[in-house]
Amino acid sequence: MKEVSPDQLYQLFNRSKRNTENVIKAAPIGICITNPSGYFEMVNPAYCEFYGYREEEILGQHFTMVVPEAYRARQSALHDDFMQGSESFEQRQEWDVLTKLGDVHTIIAEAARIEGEDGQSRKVTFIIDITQRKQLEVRLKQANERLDHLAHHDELTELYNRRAGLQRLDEEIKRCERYGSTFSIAIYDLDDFKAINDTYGHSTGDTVLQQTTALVSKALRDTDLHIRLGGEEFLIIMPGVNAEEAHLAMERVREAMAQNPFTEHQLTVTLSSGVACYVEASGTRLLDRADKAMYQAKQAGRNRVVIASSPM
Ligand SMILES: Nc1nc2c(ncn2[C@@H]2O[C@H](COP(=O)(O)OP(=O)(O)OP(=O)(O)O)[C@@H](O)[C@H]2O)c(=O)[nH]1
Repeated sequence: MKEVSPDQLYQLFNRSKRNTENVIKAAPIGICITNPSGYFEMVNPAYCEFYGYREEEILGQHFTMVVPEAYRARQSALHDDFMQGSESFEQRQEWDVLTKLGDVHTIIAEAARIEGEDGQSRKVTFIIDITQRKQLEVRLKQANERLDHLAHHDELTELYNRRAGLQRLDEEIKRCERYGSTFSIAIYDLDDFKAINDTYGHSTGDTVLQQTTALVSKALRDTDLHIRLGGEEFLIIMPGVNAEEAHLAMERVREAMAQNPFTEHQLTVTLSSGVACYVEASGTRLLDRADKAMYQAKQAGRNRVVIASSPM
């Protein structure tokens, strides 16, 4: 084997050290080294660029300069634990950090403990900026929540839509079958609504629908469910309420409607309603009975509430 002189060994060591330093400098991710007390000893250009500091502004400072105030104590304690603990690798963790401009970014940090030239421990931390990914995740979550909302709600009135409403009706029937309780439903439909659209335009018609649902919801109990079945037809589910009580409630709603001036045109808008009480019927049969009663209300001259006859 060829002999290596101390001089050559020294050169080899220096070359290897330079190579390592160059790799760290060129690394596309931020890297820093902190001493046992948490003060920066080395930061690479990617680290400086990410935080917006020059190297000389960071070196010698405590690492909490890039930690938002609220997390500083916790982060310092974690740093101390890591420097004194037995684990030589820190788990990947997500942190919110603070740049020189005061922007909060989210990073993934991973750290390892190494030995410094003085034999003391150092912490080397690698950071990856995931702010954009985080923001995308938040926007995706909001979009999903909106989609979920739209899947169950009507966009114009924000009430439950037909599909969600009929599901609630089935659930209410199951509850009554199980606990022997009761409930009523009311279907209501605006009278001569087509004339409003034809005379004042569709957008006035839309406003009437929005004002109607707000007014009716206000007149109902918190436990009642208000659903837009479609067009100008709505369903109300009233848990624990018998037919007479539901009739009274709908009379109150009918009167409130008839007395309310709608839109800037001060329109009088009335509704006709059919009420049916649950008596071991299917959701469809219950709806049919309420629908027939509403039809009778229309036939009898509109602006009235009719209770459905009991099923045979
Ligand atoms: N502006 C607006 N109009 C709607 C909407 N959905 C349905 N309509 C209108 O509601 C009207 C319903 O008309 P009809 O079914 O003839 O009922 P009506 O005029 O209320 O008459 P009766 O129910 O018999 O008293 C139609 O002109 C539909 O175009 C909506 O979301 N916005």
